[in-house]
Formats: sequence, C-alpha cells, structure tokens
Amino acid sequence: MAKARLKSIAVMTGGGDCPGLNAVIRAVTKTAINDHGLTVWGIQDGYLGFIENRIERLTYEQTSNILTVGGTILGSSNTSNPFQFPVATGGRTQMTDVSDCCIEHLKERNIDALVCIGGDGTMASAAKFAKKGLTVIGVPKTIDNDLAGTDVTFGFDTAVTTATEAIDKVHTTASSHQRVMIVEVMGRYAGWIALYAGAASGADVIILPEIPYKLDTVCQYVIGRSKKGKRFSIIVVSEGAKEKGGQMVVLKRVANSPDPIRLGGIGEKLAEDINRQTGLDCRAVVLGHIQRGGTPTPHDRTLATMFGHAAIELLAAGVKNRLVVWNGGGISSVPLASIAGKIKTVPRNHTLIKAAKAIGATFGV
Ligand SMILES: Nc1ncnc2c1ncn2[C@@H]1O[C@H](COP(=O)(O)OP(=O)(O)OP(=O)(O)O)[C@@H](O)[C@H]1O
Ligand SMILES: O=P(O)(O)OC[C@H]1O[C@](O)(CO)[C@@H](O)[C@@H]1O
Ligand SMILES: [Mg+2]
Repeated sequence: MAKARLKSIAVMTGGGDCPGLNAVIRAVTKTAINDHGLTVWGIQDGYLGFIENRIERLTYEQTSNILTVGGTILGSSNTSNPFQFPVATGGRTQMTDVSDCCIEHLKERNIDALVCIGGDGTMASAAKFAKKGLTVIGVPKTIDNDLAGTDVTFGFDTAVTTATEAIDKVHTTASSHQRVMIVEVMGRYAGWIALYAGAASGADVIILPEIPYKLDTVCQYVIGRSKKGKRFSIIVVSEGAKEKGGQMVVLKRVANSPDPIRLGGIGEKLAEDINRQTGLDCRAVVLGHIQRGGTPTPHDRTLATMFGHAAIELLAAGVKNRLVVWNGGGISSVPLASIAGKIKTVPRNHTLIKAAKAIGATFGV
C-alpha cells in the first residue's frame, strides 16, 4: 500500500486473553491518531465479531486509562474460524468460508488495514487474509511464550510473576506440614512458565512437556530430601507434561475450538503417584486462569507498548503481512506466513535448565 493511502485501520484481539492486550490496543490507537491522523476501529470478540460485522469506532478517550487493566476491552474468542464457520442453510449446518464477508465489512467502512493481536491460531487466519489481499500486521500475544519467530511475547512475564508468587506462598504451607506440594502451571505444549516460575521460586523439581519425567527419579529425589532433613519438597509441573512413555493428561475437549484439547490433571496424578510410591503426604494446586488475569507487569506493559507502536509504524511505512517480534534485544518483524503452524518449545540445553540443575533442582530424568 502506498504510504499516503492509509487513512483508517481496525484492530482486533483473538484467542485466549493475556495481560498486556489493552496496552497494545492503547499503543496502536494512540500512535495511529497522534502520529498519523488515522481513524481507528475496534473489532469486537475476535474473529466472531469480524464475521458478525461488530466493528465500532475506537477513540482516543476509550483507550485512555487501560494501560494497567488486564484482559481486552475489545473482547476475544477462540472458537470462530472465518475460513471454516458453521452456517445454517436449508435446515443444515455447513462449514463455510465467510472470509469474503469479513473483508466486505472492512470495505464498507473504508478500513485500509488490520492489526491482529493474537497467538498461532489468530495468525493462521491473519496469514490467510493477507493471502487474499488484505493488509495485515500481526502482534504476538500469549502467556505461554510459545509463539515461533519472537524471543518473547507479552503476558509471559506477568504469568511467571503470578506463578512465582503462588509457589512462594505454597512454600510456607509445605514447610509447616512436611508435605510434597505440586503446583500445576499453564503452558500447553511448552514449559516456559514452569521453567521460569520454577527457577524463580527455587522449586526442587521442575517438570516440562519437553522433558518427559521418570516417576522413580522424582520419588527418589523427594525421599532423598526427606532423609537429608528437608521438611518439604516443591514440584512445579507444566500442564502438558507427561511421564516417559505416558500420555498428556487431558481435562476436557472443547468441540468447536481449533485446538480442542484442554489440559489439566497432571498435578493431581503426580500427587497420587508420589504418595503411593513414597508414603509422603502430597497436595496438588492448579493455578489455571489466574495466570492469565490481573494487571500486566511493567515489562509486559512496555513490551506491549513497543509492539503496538511498531505495528502502526510498519503500516504507515507501507509494510504489510508481517508479525511484529522482539528478537535479539530489539523490535523487528517476520513474514506472517513464516510462523504458521510452528511453536517455540524450551530447548533441552537452555541456560536456565543448566543453572537450575547446578543449584540442585531436578527435571525428573
Ligand atoms: N488453522 C487456522 N486457520 C484459520 N484460523 C484459525 C486456525 N486456528 C485457529 N484459528 C482461529 O483463530 C482464532 C484464535 O485461535 P486460537 O484459539 O488457537 O487462539 P490463538 O490466537 O492461537 O491464541 P492462544 O492459543 O494463545 O489462546 C479463532 O477464532 C480460530 O478459529
Ligand atoms: O481459556 P481456555 O480455552 O481454557 O484455554 C486454556 C489454554 O490457553 C492458554 O491459557 C493460553 O494458550 C494455555 O496456557 C491453556 O492451556
Ligand atoms: Mg493457539
């Protein structure tokens, strides 16, 4: 798009929410209005609102006082794929590509470009819209920190901070009762939250999806601590972890979600298995969506602000179909299509794994 033609943009948030989304919306809107005189529109509830034509003007005032607020003022959804949307015709429901209608909804408002804030699923649709000719810039979000192409996503630091505070609290009750306390954290197929919160809170055992654990190793480790007079053990386990040769523990399936599996229950399983094998008193705590809530940390507020600002600067410079990223200590961008279908997992030789091991933690192998 030629620089002079950009007059109006829309912004949307897709997928699970994450602390810092509002900070991006604020940075996008205020940069667009202040620096480029653009008109800004907000799409409600992610791709669902895009499909249903729920697109409202977003003003400077509406994006004031939201920097510190968790969640997203636009709403989000993780069920509606514009390229495969259930449409009822003649008494039958058929999966239909309604992406042309979405593009029409932008055209009728003279919207030139779209800023999509979301995870892998949101970017998959964004890349498909880009292929159809829509000008799109992606902004990566997820507490899981598992998006390919960027060193870090906003929301991760807040989730790690929340998890670390929770594990610190669990420490004192574990010590009072001479228990093995197991804290299950989010992260789906990547163990970033477990690794960082585990290391930050000095957990004794850290279990990641990337490193299937051996129950014997974990049991021997906690018994060894008891024998040394340590009154308790703290285990941090990622929801997607599994025993060597075993399966991930699935809590439920959400039929109309692009990734229908919801993980959960590995903490309780570990508590039962360790109790059975060692006789030690074990309790499991699941942190769940608490990790997605609350006010973003200063790190996430500033990262989100730089991401939102960069998205508008790219559009204003005529750049399109790229994902804003943080790589090697600075903002840059990668092609949207280059990250589709990829996730960023914890490498087994990560520096923090080496450091935690050296300090005495085990990863259960
Ligand atoms: N392969 C895909 N192609 C097109 N659209 C997709 C695809 N996968 C997901 N989407 C759509 O993108 C939106 C968000 O998807 P999803 O729930 O996977 O969230 P996300 O953006 O990946 O964030 P997170 O997984 O961190 O919650 C949904 O509306 C979904 O239908
Ligand atoms: O909000 P939902 O649909 O239960 O999804 C939960 C999943 O989303 C995430 O919070 C973010 O990807 C994961 O950590 C978690 O497994
Ligand atoms: Mg996803």
